[in-house]
Amino acid sequence: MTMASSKKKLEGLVAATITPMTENGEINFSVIGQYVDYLVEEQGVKSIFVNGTTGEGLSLSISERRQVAEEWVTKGRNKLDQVVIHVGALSLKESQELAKHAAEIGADGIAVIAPFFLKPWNKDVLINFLKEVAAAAPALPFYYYHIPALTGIKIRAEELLDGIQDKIPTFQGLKFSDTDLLDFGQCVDQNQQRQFAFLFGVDEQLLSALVMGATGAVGSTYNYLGKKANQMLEAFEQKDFSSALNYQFCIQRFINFVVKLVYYSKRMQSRTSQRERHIRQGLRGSQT
Ligand SMILES: CC(=O)N[C@@H]([C@@H](O)[C@H](O)[C@H](O)CO)[C@@H](O)CC(=O)C(=O)O
Repeated sequence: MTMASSKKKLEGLVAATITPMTENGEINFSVIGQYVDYLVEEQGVKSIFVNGTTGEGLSLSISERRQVAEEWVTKGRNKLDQVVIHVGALSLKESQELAKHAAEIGADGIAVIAPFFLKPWNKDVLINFLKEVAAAAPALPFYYYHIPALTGIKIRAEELLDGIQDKIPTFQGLKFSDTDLLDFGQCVDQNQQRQFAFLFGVDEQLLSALVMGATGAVGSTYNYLGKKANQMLEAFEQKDFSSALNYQFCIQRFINFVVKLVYYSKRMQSRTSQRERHIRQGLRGSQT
């Protein structure tokens, strides 16, 4: 593990990688090398977030998660700036095992979501869980992955961050996948003195988060719209806000298209299954 690389601040675009699969549902390790090259050369994206929501980390077995993490770290060596591994799990032991493994393979950081089945009922319970995971990889920067719509844990990030470094010395930043810009803004505002990374995770609203002080972004669309998003970051940096807005609108148009596609295909699916139910009921009726 290179301590120097793990100490530098995670910034800019971070692609939440898709886990490539074969038609049989096995992990297709053979394309990960090309994937790294594509991100760097075609998208200008040099950091990745592995086994998160986009990577379906929580649907993989522990052994698969370890292998996927290892492959990305190996293939990303000397090409990527940072490889952060999501190691959240319902079982503390599994999460610690993955954290330890991430350190062993030379990852640059780990991130953890809140356990979402038997849920932490307050901030202290959640912090204690995160602390135990972080302690399993004491040399790795630790990021809290806030994604309340999927975990169902509504503890505000701003509240969680209050005093977090006293409990988790390796705490280095927040991956904020929520649309509550009051909460996000207050995370930034209340931690101005600290060198935390504030990584926004709602790609369609990144420009608003940049205004609030986001230092970077983690998301699925940076896999293929990284170039556009980088142009937006550049325009924002140059204070060319009208160009930045044009880039954000362009990204929004794409995401909006996909959102509608998913919505309509779900409606079609539910109609299809309704029809199937009727047919099956009819068949059953005719058999009696
Ligand atoms: C719910 C979800 O998947 N959100 C994505 C976004 O990148 C999202 O796909 C994008 O904003 C489009 O809606 C990321 O926040 C998730 C992410 O970074 C991850 O895969 O860990």
